[in-house]
Amino acid sequence: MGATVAIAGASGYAGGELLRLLLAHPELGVGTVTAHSKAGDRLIAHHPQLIELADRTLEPTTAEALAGHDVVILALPHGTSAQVAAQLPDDVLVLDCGADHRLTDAAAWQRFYGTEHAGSWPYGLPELVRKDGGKQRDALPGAKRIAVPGCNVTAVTLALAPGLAAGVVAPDDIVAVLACGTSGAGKSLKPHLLASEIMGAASPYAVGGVHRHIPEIQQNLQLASGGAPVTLSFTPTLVPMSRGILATVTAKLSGDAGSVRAAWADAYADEPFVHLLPEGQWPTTAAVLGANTAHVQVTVDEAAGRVVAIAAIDNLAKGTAGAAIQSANLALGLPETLGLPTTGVAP
Ligand SMILES: NC(=O)C1=CN([C@@H]2O[C@H](COP(=O)(O)OP(=O)(O)OC[C@H]3O[C@@H](n4cnc5c(N)ncnc54)[C@H](OP(=O)(O)O)[C@@H]3O)[C@@H](O)[C@H]2O)C=CC1
Ligand SMILES: CC(=O)N[C@@H](CCC(=O)OP(=O)(O)O)C(=O)O
Repeated sequence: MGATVAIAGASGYAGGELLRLLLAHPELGVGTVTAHSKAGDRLIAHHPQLIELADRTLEPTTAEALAGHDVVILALPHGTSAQVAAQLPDDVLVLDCGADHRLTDAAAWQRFYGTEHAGSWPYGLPELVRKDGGKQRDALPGAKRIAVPGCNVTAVTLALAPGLAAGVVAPDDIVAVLACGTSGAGKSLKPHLLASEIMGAASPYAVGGVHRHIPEIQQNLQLASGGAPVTLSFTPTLVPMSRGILATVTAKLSGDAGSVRAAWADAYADEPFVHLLPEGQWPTTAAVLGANTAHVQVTVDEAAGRVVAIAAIDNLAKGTAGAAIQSANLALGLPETLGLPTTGVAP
């Protein structure tokens, strides 16, 4: 086994998924697992799926408990992860699944999160395509700090970025609507997540330009469009499934409708985890469950003059834990795909 990985926030959903994926990784081993209110409990009491870790106990989340590992992955609430990260040595690879280090614009952070900005780290979405043809993965080899993207952000970004980079869609009128599963909201008790509220209902939330993922999506799409300002309307809807995100993104066609599909095909031709589906086949969340895979499709709505791009991901896999491990592979100089599943578990 190559490197050892400590997981902070191991009792939560992202922590559990990180551990599931690490158990199948040939070069990364599971080190200390920490929690907060559940510290002292057996890990398996909160993650019965992790039978191979049945002997592990959750430790309190302290810098001391996280010391002595090659890699630390923080699956903690916003704010907490920045506090913990600040106590970790510079030579340890730290990946933050929370939002604290994703935004480069401190004013945008202040506006959407209302706290002091902790600063920005290299952003862990390797497939994010730039206008100049480069990709975000170029920033990751050798990095010691990586900000793992928000799950909704990954879905919307992967859906539309190729069109902006190729100039076949305009950046000034982007509309993204998204269906997402309940595990995206974390494991802590919240009244709107009670089974009786969720079952049989689709419930929009953070409507009207207030979702905190808006500046992060804009940051990514602006990179793809070569710096042009991005205008985005974003509306998520909670649907009764535990995992999965389906993002439908539309933008004005700018240029030749005939060159739209090629923009996506070129951007994702060599990507191991992002797949443009055969024409006429649409992404579904079931097809990517448990996999570090994004399925994407694109078409032109000629009558509306708009491009329609759809992406499906598993919020806990490609949306968080898989993304973290993919970026860790790159940072450590391992093959990018090592240990990561690409096949979903549908139906
Ligand atoms: N769920 C998802 O799909 C995604 C999550 N993320 C991000 O990943 C991070 C973890 O999310 P998720 O696993 O869903 O959340 P959960 O609520 O499921 O888990 C949160 C974890 O953080 C611990 N924790 C809570 N408060 C504190 C504290 N004050 N100090 C130390 N540890 C604390 C909890 O410990 P305990 O249980 O012991 O109290 C638990 O282990 C968040 O930043 C989230 O935004 C990012 C993308 C997608
Ligand atoms: C269903 C649900 O509530 N989903 C969450 C996704 C959280 C996420 O992606 O994580 P970060 O908070 O780390 O950005 C939301 O939309 O806020």
